[in-house]
This record gives sequence, C-alpha cells and structure tokens, in this order.
Amino acid sequence: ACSGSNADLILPEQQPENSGSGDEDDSTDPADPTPGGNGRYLVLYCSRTGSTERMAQQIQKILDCDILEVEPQVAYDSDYDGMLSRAQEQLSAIRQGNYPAIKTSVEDFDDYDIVFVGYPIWYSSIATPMQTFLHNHASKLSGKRIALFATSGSSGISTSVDEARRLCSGATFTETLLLTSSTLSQMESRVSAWLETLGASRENNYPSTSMNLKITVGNRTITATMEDNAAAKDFLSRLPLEVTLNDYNNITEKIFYPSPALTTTGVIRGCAPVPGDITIYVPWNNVAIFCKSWSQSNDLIKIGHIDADGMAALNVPGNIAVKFERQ
Ligand SMILES: Cc1cc2nc3c(=O)[nH]c(=O)nc-3n(C[C@H](O)[C@H](O)[C@H](O)COP(=O)(O)O)c2cc1C
Repeated sequence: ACSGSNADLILPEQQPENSGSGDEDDSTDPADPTPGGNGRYLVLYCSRTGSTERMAQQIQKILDCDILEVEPQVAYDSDYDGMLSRAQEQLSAIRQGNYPAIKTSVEDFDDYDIVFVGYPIWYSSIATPMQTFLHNHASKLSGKRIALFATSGSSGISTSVDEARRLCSGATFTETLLLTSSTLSQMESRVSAWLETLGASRENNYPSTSMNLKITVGNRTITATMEDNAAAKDFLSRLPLEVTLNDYNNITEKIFYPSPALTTTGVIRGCAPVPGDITIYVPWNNVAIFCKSWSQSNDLIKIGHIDADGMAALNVPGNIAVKFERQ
C-alpha cells in the first residue's frame, strides 16, 4: 500500500459523502454591522478558530466596508472532539428543520449590493451558525448578490454552495473563493484576485443611492439617470457591465439580455417609451433602450433615461459595444 503522505489530514474531510477536490475555486454560474459607512458591500462570517475570520478581515480591509460576525448562541466548543460531535448533532437537526440558535441578526440589506458570506466547511457543509443565519434571513437576502467564501482542511466548496442556493433561493450567487489549509498562506493574493474578478473595489464601495450611469460607446461617453425602483437598483448592482446592444424592430430599440434576468418583482409596470428610455421588456427579460417613441405597454418597466443628447451615440444601425458604469 502507498505510504500515506496525507495521513495527517484532519478527520472530517474523510467523510464518505465528501469527495471535495480541495482548493480550486468552484465557479457557480452564476443590521447592525460595525461602523464603516453604508457601503455597497457587507462581509458576514462565522469562524471558530480564526481562519475564516482572517479571510473576512482581508476582504473588509481591501473594500473598506462593513463587517459582521455571525455568532452561535452557545459559544463554540474549544475541545475539538466535542465540537465535532456537536456539529454532527446540529447538522442532523438542521436536516430535520431545526436550526441552532444564533446571536446575530440584520435588520435589512438595503444598503448592500453584494453580501459576502464566509464560513468554515464542516463535514462538507456550511458551518451551522451561518446556515441558521441564511435560513433566518432568506427573504431579506432575496434579490441580493451573495459572494460565498470558505476555509477548509481540504474539502471542496461545492456541497456548501448547493446548500446556500437552497437556503437563499431568491439570491444570485457569484463566483466563490475557497482556501484550504494548503492555500491559506496565499490569502492576500487569492482574495485580491477574487475581488477583482467580482468587480468589487474600494472605489465602488459607496452608497447605492447614486442613480447616475456613465455609458461608454466607442470613444464617446454619455450619461443616464436611473429610476428609483428595484429593477433599476438590480441593474446598478451589476455594474460595471460590458455588453453588445443589438437592433430590434428596425432600430426602434437597442437591446441586450442581462444574465441572470433583472429582478422585476414588485416593480410597477407600464411605460409609453420615448427616445432615451431604458426599459425592461418583462416577457423576454431583455433591456431595451428606445431610439424611437412607441406605444404604451404594460409589459415594459422603465428603469432609466439617457440624458440630454446621448441617444445620438446609440441611435445608429448595427451592433454596438457599450460599457455601463456608475458615475
Ligand atoms: C466540526 C468541524 C467539521 C469540519 N469538517 C471539515 C470537513 O468536512 N472538511 C475539511 O476539509 N475540513 C473540515 N474541518 C476543518 C475546518 O473546515 C477548517 O479547519 C477551517 O479552516 C476552520 O475555519 P475557522 O478557523 O474559521 O473556524 C472541520 C472542522 C470542524 C470544527
């Protein structure tokens, strides 16, 4: 038999149901926090021995955003074996729908566009306090982008991603980041690279009240003002965004399909579009920027309007590559 070079791996990752391959990032196709302003980002984490906490602090340091620890009602066991059996009991209770109590709750997530959610992997699952938090806040997290990050001995993250998706079915999930015991030392570079991939930066960490868009079309920059509704806010939360606008209906509209579709839940419908209106055509989930006026439709939601003479840059035939950014 091979001599076990992995013999010192900790126990839990040997669980039969876990074939986690370790430290690769699993891409998914996608209050009352401590002071620091009402930024676009919130970092939530739970951590028993500090690894996930260090990762959370690293994210917070780069983004200069709010951070909040999710704490169990009853403190973690300092005894490792004791913690293993308690975790197993709690995980099986959760399977029966009984979530262990936690101390932490958040009033709402209105100020945040991306909520970072970090946890240690326990038996391939999300550590139990975070499972409770996600369960308790599922409806409040609906429509938010959630960026999962985790630490583990060596297990993969995919089982826990599936759990999070089940717990918060109304949220959208970004690419994730996992650090295992063998990659923890690369925390700084891995976290920075990940945040870059997500388009999360300190510069973007400002209140989501700015409704102004900058749109780059070739070498022209035009601007737009967004509506104050959930669909427009969802659009703003996706920025920066580079897309190709296609002609529709003989250049009546310039359209593209956001993926995933923008939220339209609870947003008042109905619009008689005029040139410059940025809308969502609800049956198809496409964004349509109107170049010409069109008749009133209850399937349209207005999410913004191109300012001043900006439409001159868009009202041209053919496909146009554009970049939307916050102003
Ligand atoms: C109850 C429990 C279960 C664990 N299960 C696993 C596991 O299934 N796979 C794994 O690789 N590591 C497992 N670990 C190790 C932790 O995931 C790892 O040490 C993690 O980095 C701890 O994060 P923390 O310092 O933020 O608490 C487990 C640890 C505990 C306490």
